Amino acid sequence: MKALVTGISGFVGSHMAEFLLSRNAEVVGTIRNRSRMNHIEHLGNKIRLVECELRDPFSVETLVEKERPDLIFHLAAQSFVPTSWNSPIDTIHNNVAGQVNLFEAIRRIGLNTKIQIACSSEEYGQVEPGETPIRETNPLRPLSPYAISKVAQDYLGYQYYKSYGLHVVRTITFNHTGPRRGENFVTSNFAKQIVDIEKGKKPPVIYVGNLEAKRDFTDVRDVVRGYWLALEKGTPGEAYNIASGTCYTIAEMLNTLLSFSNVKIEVKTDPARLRPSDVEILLGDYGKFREATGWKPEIPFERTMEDLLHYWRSQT
Ligand SMILES: C[C@H]1O[C@H](OP(=O)(O)OP(=O)(O)OC[C@H]2O[C@@H](n3cnc4c(=O)[nH]c(N)nc43)[C@H](O)[C@@H]2O)[C@@H](O)[C@@H](O)C1=O
Repeated sequence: MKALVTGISGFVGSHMAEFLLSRNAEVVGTIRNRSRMNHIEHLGNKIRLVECELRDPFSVETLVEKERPDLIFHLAAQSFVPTSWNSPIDTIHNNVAGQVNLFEAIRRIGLNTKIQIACSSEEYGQVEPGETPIRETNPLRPLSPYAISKVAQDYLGYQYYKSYGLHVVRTITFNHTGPRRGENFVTSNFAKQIVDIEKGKKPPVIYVGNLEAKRDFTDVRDVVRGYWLALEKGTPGEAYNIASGTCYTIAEMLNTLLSFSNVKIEVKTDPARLRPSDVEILLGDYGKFREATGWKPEIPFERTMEDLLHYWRSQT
């Protein structure tokens, strides 16, 4: 079984590679010439890396023709919401064109590859009272260029299944975190600030944005198991929420991190961290995915937060 992971050097990609190796799959991953390798260095020659620019159709077609994978986990994306306000076209182009190139290559070459696409709970955007926990049937009211790019990826998955019969499974993943989470994202950003304070690298002040937002966090190690199950047992063309079914305010998440540390801190709002519009609440119903695949989250939130702190403590 050959699995291709796009964005293998990223946060989720590196965990996906580890999971696939544990299932004895042959793992090939795409990287770009500017990709940082620190998340996958420990995997050495257990995985094979191919340089591929997903925005370039020729690069993608060459890759797919040569590798002919059985499975594709399409994880490469511009995934940081604030960046999408600074460079909306780049986010939309990167996320949408990359996926179209992948689909077109598979369609033209005529492969039966099963493809998981990484859609996002950001697509739901503005959620009205009474709509939580959110089901896949909820209206999409996206609130950022990033969310728009994910709506496009999601519906392209539907359309390529309907038009050409591509085996695309659309996973709509809610927030996820764990070791190696990029330091821009809130869980890692706060964990790293706490560790910097512990190490005496910065004064005991934590800078924050909107602490009122509510998010549903799943451990990345549970998420990648979900992606595998999505291709093993999911129905092509369908969309499935992957979530924990519980949500916390960002303030509660910060307090959980602090409960694993001895530092005494002051919290200061950094206006640069506030967004033009922020999704107020994301709380997912993963019943459809559980029904289809048997998946449920296994790693408790507290353990994820503790592991994340350990991760930052282990970094120099
Ligand atoms: C499902 C979805 O999940 C992620 O998107 P996100 O929810 O925007 O993730 P985040 O970690 O940047 O923010 C979470 C919340 O936390 C608030 N917040 C407060 N203070 C800070 C702060 O200081 N930094 C950041 N980054 N956020 C802050 C911020 O305003 C927001 O309400 C991505 O994986 C995305 O790819 C994806 O698909």
